[in-house]
Amino acid sequence: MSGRGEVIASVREVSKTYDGGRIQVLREVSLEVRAGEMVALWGASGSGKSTLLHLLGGLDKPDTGTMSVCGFDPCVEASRNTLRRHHLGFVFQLHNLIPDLTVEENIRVPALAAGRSREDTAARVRELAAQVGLSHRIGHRVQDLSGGERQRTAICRALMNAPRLLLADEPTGSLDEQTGDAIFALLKELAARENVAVVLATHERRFAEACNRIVRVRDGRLSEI
Ligand SMILES: Nc1ncnc2c1ncn2[C@@H]1O[C@H](COP(=O)(O)OP(=O)(O)OP(=O)(O)O)[C@@H](O)[C@H]1O
Repeated sequence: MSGRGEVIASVREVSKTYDGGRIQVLREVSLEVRAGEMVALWGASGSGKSTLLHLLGGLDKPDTGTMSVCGFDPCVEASRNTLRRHHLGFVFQLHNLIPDLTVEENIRVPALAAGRSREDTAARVRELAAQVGLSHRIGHRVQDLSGGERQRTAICRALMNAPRLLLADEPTGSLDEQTGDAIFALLKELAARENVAVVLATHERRFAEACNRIVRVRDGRLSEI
């Protein structure tokens, strides 16, 4: 179990361009994220927030610089697979759930990918669903749920394998203000309860201010505010 204060993710002098170098998104940025903290990446549309999350999650590679996430290098394929299966959770704006599977089945997907059985995971699935107020919907198909219920399901799925780092990309972006506030509060509460570090991309100041740290993303640079 990781104690508070341990470095969970470190990014050193990372640069990222697209389109053969024509679009420079990140310029030698560095960042450390510690256990249990919730860090907001706050910046305008197109500033590079998603790009940084994708690099941390091994969904894309930097041009230069180094990274360590939960002791693994996300740029190395074998490490990346271990990281994704066991140590990372993702919540995206458009939740990427499987619509014709039930809430329960969607929450269980990462556990099955990590080689665990249905029996082994049943209690955890129920516990997570209860924590987000979805016990009564657990057998319903995701396609029949509201946007807020879908995002609650996505949060449970992201936490299923008890990750050490949760990457959240505008997790409230597709929701109305009231539902967005409720989902953000839930994410914060669960992350604290499970001692998961969170890196959350947002362009909304009020969500950034509710995190432990705000890292501004602008002109390819990061600055702590
Ligand atoms: N695969 C890609 N190919 C080319 N350009 C890209 C690619 N991905 C992102 N970009 C560009 O990189 C820049 C940063 O994009 P990114 O998605 O990281 O920004 P963001 O801060 O997350 O924006 P938003 O808040 O709108 O999601 C943008 O100009 C975007 O168009």
